[in-house]
Amino acid sequence: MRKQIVAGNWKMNNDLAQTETLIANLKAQTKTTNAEVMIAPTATNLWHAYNSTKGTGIEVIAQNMHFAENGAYTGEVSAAMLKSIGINTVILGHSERREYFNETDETLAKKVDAALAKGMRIIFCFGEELADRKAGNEEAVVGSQIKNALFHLAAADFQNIVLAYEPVWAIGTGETATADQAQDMHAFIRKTLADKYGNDVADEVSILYGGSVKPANAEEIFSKPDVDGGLIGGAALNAEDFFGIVNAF
Ligand SMILES: O=C[C@H](O)COP(=O)(O)O
Repeated sequence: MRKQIVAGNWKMNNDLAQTETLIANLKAQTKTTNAEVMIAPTATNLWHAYNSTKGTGIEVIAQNMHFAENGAYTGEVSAAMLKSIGINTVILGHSERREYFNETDETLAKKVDAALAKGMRIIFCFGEELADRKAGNEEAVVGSQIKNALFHLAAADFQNIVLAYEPVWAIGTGETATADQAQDMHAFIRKTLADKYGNDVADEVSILYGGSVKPANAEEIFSKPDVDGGLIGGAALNAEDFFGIVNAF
């Protein structure tokens, strides 16, 4: 049975005081589904968030990491450093990292390897831009993003990989992919995995949808057979909205 996951990516939002407030508000919410709940605060607040969510069932995860173990990489954080403060899951390949920080399939493959080598779980993000979809190239783009960054892995590595399909045109725009568009792409992603690794692997990998998910549209999106949860941006900054999505399964 695939895991259902709702992960909140706070992006570069919330200082320490705001992090404390949002976590207090999250703790006041009630979960009525089996979905795993994760939050990804900024690096400066990971330690605080980790400590203040202990025992709540909310997993604190990182938004990014470097592929090197340590060394002369000013401003970066390694998998070992994340592990040392109790963080076991990292988001990699978010489109904002690809666009603003020049992350490529090649550097992402190295990050994937570094995270797996430390036993971390990865939420690996990818998705096409609007021009790709208009040209009918969305499957080709998504397929190559997956193959280039992940297809050097062994089948067993996918036990620690969650995929997140985030069409770039739907991120923070208010424009959501329709539930059918999400399902079609998720089915394509699962087939891509099955063609390479077989159905047993493909059927076990959770595939999240991200892009303007809100309480009002989550239920329809999550009702699709190949959608196993969501990676939530804006709506994750409000505890009620976030749990409205968590409880939409
Ligand atoms: O990581 C989250 C995604 O970028 C979605 O962001 P959004 O929910 O604000 O569209």
